[in-house]
Amino acid sequence: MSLTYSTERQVAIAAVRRACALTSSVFNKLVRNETLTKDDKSPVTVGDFSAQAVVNIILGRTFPKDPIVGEEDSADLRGDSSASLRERVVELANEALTAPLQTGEKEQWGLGPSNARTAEELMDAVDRGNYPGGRTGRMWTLDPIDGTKGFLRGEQYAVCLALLVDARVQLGVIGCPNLPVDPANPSGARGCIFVAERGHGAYQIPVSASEAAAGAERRLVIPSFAPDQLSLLESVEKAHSKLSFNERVAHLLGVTRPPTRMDSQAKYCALVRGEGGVYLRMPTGTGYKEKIWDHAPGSVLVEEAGGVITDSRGEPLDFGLGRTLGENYGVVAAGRDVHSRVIEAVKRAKEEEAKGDAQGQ
Ligand SMILES: Nc1ncnc2c1ncn2[C@@H]1O[C@H](COP(=O)(O)O)[C@@H](OP(=O)(O)O)[C@H]1O
Ligand SMILES: [Mg+2]
Ligand SMILES: [Mg+2]
Ligand SMILES: [Mg+2]
Repeated sequence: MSLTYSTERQVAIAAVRRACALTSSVFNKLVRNETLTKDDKSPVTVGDFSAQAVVNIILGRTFPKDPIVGEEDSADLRGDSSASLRERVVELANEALTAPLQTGEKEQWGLGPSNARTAEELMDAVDRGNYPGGRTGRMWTLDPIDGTKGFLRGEQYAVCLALLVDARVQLGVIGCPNLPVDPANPSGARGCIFVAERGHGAYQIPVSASEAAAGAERRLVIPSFAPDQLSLLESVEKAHSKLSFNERVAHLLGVTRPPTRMDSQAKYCALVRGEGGVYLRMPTGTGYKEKIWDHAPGSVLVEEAGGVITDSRGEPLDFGLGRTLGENYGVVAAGRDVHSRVIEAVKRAKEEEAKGDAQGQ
């Protein structure tokens, strides 16, 4: 297989893998004052900051000219009052960067025991994620911990990285440390990485580098679903998606199974390996704009697994408008056959809702 983005793919997988090891280890040690509340009231932890520093450092070494659109910035880590938080981030990031080279990693990637960075270098690395995005050129987008609320609950979360070229996602890598390797065995081993390169398919690979080198990758294709086999994949957080609307759509689609609620882009990963059949995210009506890092890696994964992803009106997701998806309204992802039925059901559900509202007045 001749890959167009072979180096990008290897480096992105290594970066996500090291960030997954970091976040898994930090979870067990997290203490109360290591979580902050951002201006938008959402949580951020030392895990988010240090994972962003690690991924940005790794990308910066091999692709120094590539800008990065990352979720976090270092403002809350700088200054005297944040000294203990900052020290913790430095400790965690350096632990991840200086771990011995793993199978497949290269000396020139700047990893391994002699590669510790200073606090200043790490803060600057976090801030390399401040690129505003846009329509042209190469750029990466990073969500160091997607589903921070799931992470804090000990449930699903994901380390998500994508490469965009002229606003088109070319490569997506999603690490899910808490996702069961085999969906048929939910209490079995956990931790997997999902990789999709445009034109080259979607794969699940082991989270461990040595197991991955042993060749345990699995090609993923979304299967066909009969209506009675479908279940909606949706957010756990009510503030992120209008779940009452999802219920209406499920009813119109003839879905009888209860929804599967899961945090983060792990939902896209579940979808591409044949779980649920529909990803549905409807805006709650607060004017929130979806962020590109919350959907870019998932979108290429879905498309490479033979699926379709659009907003809830059937419009393509536009990754070229900056850090957000702009006017895109919600997200629908599914296999080709199911997707068009979902868009139709969303339309009917909107009409029903409007009628209900009018009658209620
Ligand atoms: N009002 C809102 N509507 C939709 N998404 C929101 C939202 N507020 C926050 N989010 C996003 O929802 C993401 C989690 O997705 P999900 O609901 O599928 O688990 C969060 O990612 P982070 O956890 O990285 O901040 C955050 O970016
Ligand atoms: Mg966040
Ligand atoms: Mg996110
Ligand atoms: Mg995040």
